[in-house]
Amino acid sequence: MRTALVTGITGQDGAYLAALLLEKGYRVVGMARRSASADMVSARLRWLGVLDRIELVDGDLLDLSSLIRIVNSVEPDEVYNLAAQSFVAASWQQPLLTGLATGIGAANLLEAVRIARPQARFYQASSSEMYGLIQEKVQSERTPFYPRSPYAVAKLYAHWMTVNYRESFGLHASSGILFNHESPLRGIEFVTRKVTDGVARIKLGLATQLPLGNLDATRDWGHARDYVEAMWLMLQQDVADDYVVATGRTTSIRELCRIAFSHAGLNYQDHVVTRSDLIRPAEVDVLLGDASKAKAKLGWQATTTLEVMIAEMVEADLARHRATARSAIA
Ligand SMILES: Nc1nc2c(ncn2[C@@H]2O[C@H](COP(=O)(O)OP(=O)(O)O[C@H]3O[C@H](CO)[C@@H](O)[C@H](O)[C@@H]3O)[C@@H](O)[C@H]2O)c(=O)[nH]1
Repeated sequence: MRTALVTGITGQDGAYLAALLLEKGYRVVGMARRSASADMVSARLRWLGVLDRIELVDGDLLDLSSLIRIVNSVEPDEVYNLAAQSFVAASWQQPLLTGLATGIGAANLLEAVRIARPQARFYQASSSEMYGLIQEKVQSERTPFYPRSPYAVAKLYAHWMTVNYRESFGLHASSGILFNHESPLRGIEFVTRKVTDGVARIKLGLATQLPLGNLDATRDWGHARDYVEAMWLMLQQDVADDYVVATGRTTSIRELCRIAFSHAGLNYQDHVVTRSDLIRPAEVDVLLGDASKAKAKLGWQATTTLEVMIAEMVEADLARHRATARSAIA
């Protein structure tokens, strides 16, 4: 039985990756920070029905000695670094914390692996945000980076540290440059989930308006369930490498709103309002990925369309709000 250590296990990607690895027969050990609200933290794992089948260990990417101890005792074959301060907008409010968690945190974990388990295969969650002010219309592994937020700068550091540890120390360290990926487990602060939750609340008469920021930015959105498969495939290769993971289609926030509201029989123009305080200090206007390397080498491609994913998210949010209303009445 192979063992996987997953940081960020309580997040969207951690939950889907745990489900995939369990299905493949792995022992899954998830690292999570200690929290007083442990119930909330494990909600995603419970939603996917995997909470009872994984082991959880307390640890923090900022605490190198805890990482070394965890890697030593878990003896993982594969390490997936999914933990980060991952909300771009918050990174302007907490640039240094973001740098520590998202940047130095990855370096700490690389160090722990190098010291305690150099034979383990390592996955780093890199991000399409690193392309920022895009240098090519379609972004591939060869496109130069131009980060536009403290978050993206931190991710870029972690990305190059991963490449460097591969080249310097021969670690089997791969980096997935993942474009935006969503699901019903997406945090409410991200735009897709904010929109699908807003649609559900408006549909059920719990709200009338949805305030948003820039509607003209476009993103290449895929489904998290598809994307964790690409992470796993990267670690099954003989040679570690970096891969873009994307759908190859880009859609504006405005069009996303149209799709989500019309799924519930609503017109987004009647409900969406723009608010200047939700506009970012520097925006990433367009992201569009070329995942042909992942297709050629990993045999991976995105399978869920934006429409299908948004429908799944709206339905999940409708069900969630209906259940909350029922339990309030009971
Ligand atoms: N969150 C949010 N975004 C809004 C809003 N209104 C407009 N947007 C726009 O919607 C776009 C997407 O924002 P997010 O969903 O917050 O995601 P992101 O900034 O693209 O970052 C996500 O994807 C990255 C991969 O490219 C990830 O690395 C990152 O962690 C995160 O998951 C941005 O252009 C943002 O300005 C709003 O009210 N809230």
